[in-house]
Amino acid sequence: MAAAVEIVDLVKTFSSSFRRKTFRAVDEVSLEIEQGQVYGLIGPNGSGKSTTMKALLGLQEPTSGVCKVFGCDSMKVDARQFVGFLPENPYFYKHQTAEETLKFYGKLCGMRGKELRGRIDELLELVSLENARKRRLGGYSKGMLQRVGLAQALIQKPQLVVLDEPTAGVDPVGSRQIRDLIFRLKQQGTTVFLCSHLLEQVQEVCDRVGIIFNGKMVREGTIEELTSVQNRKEVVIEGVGRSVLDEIEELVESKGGAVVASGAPHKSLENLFIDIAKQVGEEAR
Ligand SMILES: Nc1ncnc2c1ncn2[C@@H]1O[C@H](COP(=O)(O)OP(=O)(O)OP(=O)(O)O)[C@@H](O)[C@H]1O
Repeated sequence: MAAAVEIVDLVKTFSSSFRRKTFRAVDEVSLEIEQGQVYGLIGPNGSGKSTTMKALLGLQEPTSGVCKVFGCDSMKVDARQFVGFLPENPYFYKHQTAEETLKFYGKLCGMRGKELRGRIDELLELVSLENARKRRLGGYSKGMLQRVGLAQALIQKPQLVVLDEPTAGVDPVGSRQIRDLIFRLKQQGTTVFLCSHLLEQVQEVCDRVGIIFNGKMVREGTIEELTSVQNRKEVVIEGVGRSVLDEIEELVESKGGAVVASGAPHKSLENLFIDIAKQVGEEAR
């Protein structure tokens, strides 16, 4: 079974107007996303997240390297039939309603009649906009607009959804709704590739994470691999005080308690990110 996403040694250079130099926005990035996984790409502003996504979507031609979607080269039109995309700043016709917007995108994807009407109802329910379906988008909040954007990205039931900052500018409640939507997509078996600055949410929702700085992938792995602190153990105990650390089992049992879990303690993804930012900053000096 082909991976949903395969990016191998992706390089994307842009020419800078300063002395006609070129610079690498993406510098030999490789990553793989298995079908059904939720993958988060995190990194500071300008680190190359959107450029990586655009190359994967065939919107920007790689300078070198290869991007594949379900085994199909991203630069081939065929690759796009499997993919839905929510750009960082989606543009909408503000005079249209949510229903009209989805109809417009559905028709662009070749959908018509009953099939399209059914899909629009399904999506408006999924993004909780049934009650606002007849309202013009000009009157929508940022969170509602992002949800219309998500519905638009899902119109032709893509197997892979690429979300560039799906919660940008959305308040905590709205971003929770978007997080829940991503969970629902995962339950349905859809592969999700997202980038976000909301690290707590990335930690909650993603199976794997890539951390990108200055166009380079500096760390990559499952949340468990990235956040577990090596060479340390923690013990979760019940019914006894925290000071009981040595000979824990006998001691806890002798006090009528029980060891209920043990393993590597974790630092938050946010702390990991900040540690790497400091490290990369020091190396750059
Ligand atoms: N079309 C372009 N022409 C020239 N430079 C570009 C172009 N697109 C992106 N860049 C530059 O490439 C670098 C990476 O940009 P990119 O948008 O991929 O970053 P990002 O990680 O998505 O940032 P953000 O978190 O702010 O969205 C930046 O320095 C940006 O200015």
